This record gives sequence, C-alpha cells and structure tokens, in this order.
Amino acid sequence: MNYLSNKLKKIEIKVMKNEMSVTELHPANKGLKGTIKVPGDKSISHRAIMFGAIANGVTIVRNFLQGADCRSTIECFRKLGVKIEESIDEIRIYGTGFDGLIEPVDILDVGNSGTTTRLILGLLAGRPFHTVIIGDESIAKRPMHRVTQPLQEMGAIIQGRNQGNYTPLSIVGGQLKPIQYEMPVASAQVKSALLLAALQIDGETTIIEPVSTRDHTERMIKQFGGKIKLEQHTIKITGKQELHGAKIDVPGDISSAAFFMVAAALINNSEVVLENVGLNPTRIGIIEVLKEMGGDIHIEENCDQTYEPVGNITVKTSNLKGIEIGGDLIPRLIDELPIIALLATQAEGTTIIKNAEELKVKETNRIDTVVKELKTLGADIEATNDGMIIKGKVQLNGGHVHSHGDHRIGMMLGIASLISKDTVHLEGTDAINVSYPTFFEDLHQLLATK
Ligand SMILES: O=C(O)C1=C[C@@H](OP(=O)(O)O)[C@@H](O)[C@H](O)C1
Ligand SMILES: C=C(OP(=O)(O)O)C(=O)O
Repeated sequence: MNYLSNKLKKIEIKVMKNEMSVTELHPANKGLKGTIKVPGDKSISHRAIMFGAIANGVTIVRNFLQGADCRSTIECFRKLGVKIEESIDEIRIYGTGFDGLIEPVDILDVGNSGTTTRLILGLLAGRPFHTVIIGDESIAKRPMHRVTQPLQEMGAIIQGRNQGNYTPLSIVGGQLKPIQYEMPVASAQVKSALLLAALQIDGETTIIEPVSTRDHTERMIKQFGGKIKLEQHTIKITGKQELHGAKIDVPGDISSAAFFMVAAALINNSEVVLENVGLNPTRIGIIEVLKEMGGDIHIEENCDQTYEPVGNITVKTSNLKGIEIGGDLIPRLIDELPIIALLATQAEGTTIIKNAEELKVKETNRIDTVVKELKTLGADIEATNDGMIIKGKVQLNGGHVHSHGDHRIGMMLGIASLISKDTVHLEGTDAINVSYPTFFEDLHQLLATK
C-alpha cells in the first residue's frame, strides 16, 4: 500500500473532551529518492526577528521558518511595538533599537517555544517596563530559573510560579549591572538570554559555558555589526553598542534534515540530497554520529557563506553499528536524540546515550516519551538516568503511538512508521507544526520520486 495512500489521510477521533488528530501511516514500500530543501533553521529564525527588532534600520529575512514557534516570536515583537511586514519571499523588520520597544498592552504568548521564552526574558530584563509572559501547557512545565536567576542577579524584577521558575511570568526590567556568570547547564538559550541582557548594559559581562553550545547568537551579533570576544568557553560582551539592520538568509534546519537523513539511512534503495542545510559546527553532531555508526553520508560545503556555513548533505541506505554518544557531543545534537534513538534500533549492537539529562526538560521528558513510544513499536530500549540504552537490530511492529504534543517525537514516529511492518496510528500529529509544517509533504515527495 502506498504511504498514506498517496495523500495525507487523517482520521478524526474524539478522545475525552478534546479533538485529537490521528494519522494512519503505512510502511514505505520503496526507497526514499530525490532532493529537497528543508525549511529554515528555527534557532536562526527566532534570532533574526529579535536582532532585527533591537537593531536600527531595516532587516530582511529570507527562508524564515514559518513554524508555530517562530510565529510566536513574530507576534510577541509586534506586541512590543515592532513593525514586521511579511510577504511570500521575505520578512521585513523595522528595527526600533532597544529604546524603541514599548510596554505591551497585552500578555505575550510564547506558545510552545522555549527559545522565545528564555531569549525574550533576557531582552526584557533591560527594558524599563512591565510584561507578562504565558505559554502552553508544555511551557508551563519547563524550568526558567536557569534564566530568571542570573537576570535577577543583573537587576531585573521577575515573578512567577515556584519563585519565578514557571510561567506565567511577569518581568519589570531596568538598569542592569554586568556580571560574571558561570553557567551551571550547557544551554544556548541561557547564554543567548544573558547576551541580550548584556547588550543593554554599560560595561562588560562575562559568560562562561561548561561546554560549547550553538553559537548563532554570537554570530548574529557580528552580522548586525556588533563586537563580542570569544575565547574557548568564555564570552565577553560590552553593551550599548549600535546594531544595524542586516540581510539574513536563513539556512535549512539541520534538526529538520535529520529526520530524512535517518530515513534514507534506514530504508532500502534510498538516496536523498538535502540542499542548503546549516552546517554550523555547533549543530552537526548528527553527521558525526551517522559517520561513526557507518552511515553512507557525504557533505558538500558551500564556500560562499560568511556568517553561517551551509551545504548539501547526501545520505544513502546504510549498514549501521551501535556506538556510545555522550560528553561534549550532546549539546551539538540535543534535538536530534529522539531520531537518533530510532536510528539505533536499526544498528547492530548496543547504542548508549549518556549525559543527556537535558532531554528531561524539553517539550516533553524526551527520555520517557522516546522510550515509551519506541517500546510500543517493539524496540529494545531502556531509559537510564541521563539517557537511553538501545539494542539492535529489531524489526519494529505497527501500533498506536502518541506525539505527546512534542513535534520531534511526532516526526520521529512518522519516520518509524516507514520501517515498521504494520500500520502505525500516530496521535497528536498537529504538534509537528511547531518546527516543520510541511514535514509530510516533503516526506511524500521523497517517496514519490522514481
Ligand atoms: O538556542 C536555541 O535556539 C535552542 C537551544 C537548545 O535548547 P537549550 O538551550 O535549552 O539546550 C535547543 O534544544 C532548542 O531547540 C533551541
Ligand atoms: C527544544 C526545542 O525547542 P524549544 O526549547 O525552543 O521549545 C526543540 O525544538 O526541540
């Protein structure tokens, strides 16, 4: 049977009081072939809106990710008084500078986006007005102390549930003082929040990371004409700099490309080319893992790019072996761990994922949700305190699985259905809109190419 009978076939069923979408997914009956461009990078799209807003002059963003999370960022900045125009090809942000942002009359709704929540808190910490931030059910469970505590130390007044740890949060910013901050967790969101606060301070702020995390904010500061000192894990920045509007071409999101990289490696007779994907060294852990597992993967870097490296990734059907994944590599593939877990179910031997406690505080507890859902499909997978142990190679069955409202779990299960021997019913498919609204269309295209 053709995957999704050649069309997205949705069965609407009623679960308790809520309407839940259940998608019926069928095993792939042939390989994935062809070339696609995955949508723009989520981390860079968020930052492009934020830096466009705080710069002076117009910023033009191309290949912006039109996912729900980045839409939340746009709407938050509109409420802060920033004019943002959208056309099919580009987004234009009329930067107001920090001082042009205004006290919002309405609550800012960050939806499902942790990046929006944490980065906007850093930015608002230096603004002398009051803002209330809310999000969805998942956001309400995600820890915010990691940003609210250092921002309070800098001088911001922040209140919220559990002493400022959970949304709804209220913040009154103002004049901040520079600090030297040794980050207890490896988090690009914390680092970026502190950089956005530091950019508003007269004086030098120092941030020390335990290990390197994605550096899109640092690169963007330079792209907007700012200065930042980077030395190993230490970042120094002086505030009150003039930032100028810029032209941003958002590269394809490697975290979205990862789903098709894995699908191509796992399905017989596949060869997929993913064009114009971001290859920032702080994001390419998935490429390193695929290579180490014995994957047939080829990278062709485009040498013209200045601020963010991009290139094409080709993946063919591969014979894989289990490996150990941990340490400094974890932040460079943190969002790819659910799909890497699926990859590991099809590798000969044992794969151990460790040092990945951060998975517990994502959109869901991704150790629990990955283990639960892959077990339902018959995988040999166990949760550990800081990761998972997966034994392969195991033929997956069909079954009824759930995204738990987590986009990456939904997409991982969508790919799992292709290698399962029976039909998979995926509940909560809508969550995928958070980062990849055209996921099933792109999958369908790769399945339809001869
Ligand atoms: O800075 C960012 O854009 C992101 C950083 C990561 O989160 P942490 O900083 O919490 O690790 C990642 O999981 C998230 O999807 C996006
Ligand atoms: C963790 C993620 O995003 P955020 O923290 O922005 O919600 C993600 O996209 O996997």
